[in-house]
Amino acid sequence: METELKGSFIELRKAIFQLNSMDSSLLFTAQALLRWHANHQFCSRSGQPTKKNMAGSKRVCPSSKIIYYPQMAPVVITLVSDGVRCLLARQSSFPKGLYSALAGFCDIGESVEEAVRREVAEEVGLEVERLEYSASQHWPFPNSSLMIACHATVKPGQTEIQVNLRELEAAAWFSHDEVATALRRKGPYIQQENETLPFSLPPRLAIAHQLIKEWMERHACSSRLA
Ligand SMILES: NC(=O)c1ccc[n+]([C@@H]2O[C@H](COP(=O)([O-])OP(=O)(O)OC[C@H]3O[C@@H](n4cnc5c(N)ncnc54)[C@H](O)[C@@H]3O)[C@@H](O)[C@H]2O)c1
Repeated sequence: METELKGSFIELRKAIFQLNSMDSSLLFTAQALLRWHANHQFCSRSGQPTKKNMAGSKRVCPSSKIIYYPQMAPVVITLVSDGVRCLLARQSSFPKGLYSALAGFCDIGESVEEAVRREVAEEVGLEVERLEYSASQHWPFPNSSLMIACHATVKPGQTEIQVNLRELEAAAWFSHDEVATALRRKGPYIQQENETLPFSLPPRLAIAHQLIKEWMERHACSSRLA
């Protein structure tokens, strides 16, 4: 297994040098594939070792003939808005001061829309009125996830947050100005004297960052039209 992984790493390094740029999505894909191969060395039916095909896109059990393909777990990530503010939350495992959009794994049998409504209700006790798909992203954590990003709005007047403390450490509504200040900030967060709430946003490569920027641009457009 070690030789196989080493070979894959060398192939990956060559590919990156040929590309001439550190493309994060390529790195994410490579990392996810290497981890998947490392975790699928044996057939779950026969217990025999599985074999990787030349392209590294699947593994086959020579005994049971079962073909194993790499899998991804769908995760919904939602930026909730009340029309004026957006809702951001943090888990205790996040770096100090970091707030992000709400995320959660889709359950078996659930549609994306159902998963968004359930996650928002479970994590902050709010009812989604309208939701809109934005974009998606492959994310290598914790194994291999397909992040499905959406914007959601809650019913007007129904904005009282009930933080589920088993899932989140905190959640709050943030104004356009507060988010703009956090987006302008470069590097790690340093609390200012007049700031009561330590607040920073996910890095640029995370789809959460893209959702927040998109919400800001839409908000700026609607303010200009008003
Ligand atoms: N790219 C981004 O912008 C971004 C932003 C926020 C979160 N995320 C990712 O979204 C994922 C989900 O976020 P969360 O932690 O809030 O979700 P969550 O609230 O659903 O909780 C995670 C828990 O779900 C369980 N779970 C259910 N199905 C699982 C599966 N297929 N694989 C692993 N665990 C599973 C585990 O017990 C795990 O501890 C995380 O991996 C996180 O890295 C990405």
